[in-house]
Amino acid sequence: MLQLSKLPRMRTLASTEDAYELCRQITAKYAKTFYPSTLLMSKPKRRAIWAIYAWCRLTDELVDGSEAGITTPETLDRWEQQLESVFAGEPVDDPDVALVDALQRFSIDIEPFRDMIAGQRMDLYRSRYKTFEELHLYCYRVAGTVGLMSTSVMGVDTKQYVTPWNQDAYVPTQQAIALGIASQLTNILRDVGEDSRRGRIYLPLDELALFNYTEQDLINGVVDERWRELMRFQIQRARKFYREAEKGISYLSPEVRWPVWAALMLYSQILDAIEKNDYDVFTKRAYVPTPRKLLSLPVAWLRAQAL
Ligand SMILES: CC(C)=CCC/C(C)=C/CC/C(C)=C/CC/C(C)=C/[C@@H]1[C@@H](COP(=O)(O)OP(=O)(O)O)[C@]1(C)CC/C=C(\C)CC/C=C(\C)CCC=C(C)C
Ligand SMILES: Nc1ncnc2c1ncn2[C@@H]1O[C@H](COP(=O)(O)OP(=O)(O)OP(=O)(O)O)[C@@H](O)[C@H]1O
Ligand SMILES: [Mn+2]
Repeated sequence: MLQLSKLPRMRTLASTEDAYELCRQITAKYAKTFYPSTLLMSKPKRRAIWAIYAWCRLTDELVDGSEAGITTPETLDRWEQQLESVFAGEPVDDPDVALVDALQRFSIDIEPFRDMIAGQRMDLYRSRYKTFEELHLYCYRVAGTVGLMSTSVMGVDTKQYVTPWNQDAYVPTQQAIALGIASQLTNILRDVGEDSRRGRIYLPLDELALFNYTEQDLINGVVDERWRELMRFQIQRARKFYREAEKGISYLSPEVRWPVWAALMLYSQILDAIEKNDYDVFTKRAYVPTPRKLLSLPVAWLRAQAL
């Protein structure tokens, strides 16, 4: 019996160097906040983060990008098989070559990658979330997982033990997940208008009801006191997750604390921008102006030293 998978490849894959360069380019193009942060890391770590970013970006593009219309559950099944192959040391596409190399250098678990695909699957079949519990699961899957993947590359401070009698380093897993969730909630609040035009509402419906604000109001882009109160509530919750994340940074290896503080500060300031826009996320896109971003870097550095 002829096994297709045993046939020699029709195409040669990129070299490891070229594959990392491709992942760097993907990160530089899409991640206006994360890319500068990664430049503050050592070479092996930043290259591994680029490989992970490129994989996450490609996964997200399957359901969110320009070709999302042709994505079916089977597309994601194949993507998951490709993931298994990468973790078995067999790259399929050029960016996989970098990920395979990164997996050999760092101890990275496959589970968060599978969970992220499960999160993208949710986007295929659902466009509403009834409760925050449901939204929380979605946020863990598409973004909390990024925290887990990144932490295994960035590493922890080996001098901080779990307890004085247990010499294993403390791993700030919950705090890493919290940063992913905080960022995803921020992303959702910034993109409410854009998402509703695509037929998607991520804000929990029971919370809309709590503030007497209807789905139809949201679709019509109504900004009134009901909406502002609802947004204040959502922003407050996102900030709680940032605060939880902040507590974990000092457990990371010292050289990555600055980049992580930078990423946290830059992303969380989108919430401040939403407030400055008086909660109009329908006709305005909240963003952090470049001078503010630049000013955040030395502040992040100070926090990385002091906290
Ligand atoms: C150094 C650093 C910050 C590394 C993380 C870089 C990385 C691998 C990011 C992957 C992002 C990605 C493409 C995920 C796919 C799903 C998705 C789109 C999630 C949203 C990201 C925003 O991406 P983007 O802005 O490009 O999307 P839009 O164009 O706006 O649609 C998310 C909001 C998730 C982002 C996740 C994080 C910020 C988690 C980072 C967590 C850590 C680095 C752990 C830190 C550890 C502790 C203890 C706090
Ligand atoms: N300094 C700026 N001046 C003008 N527009 C900006 C600026 N920063 C961001 N924007 C607008 O906001 C959009 C998203 O910006 P950015 O990529 O920084 O956010 P993000 O996608 O959430 O971050 P990241 O990709 O790092 O996760 C940009 O495409 C642009 O339209
Ligand atoms: Mn982006």
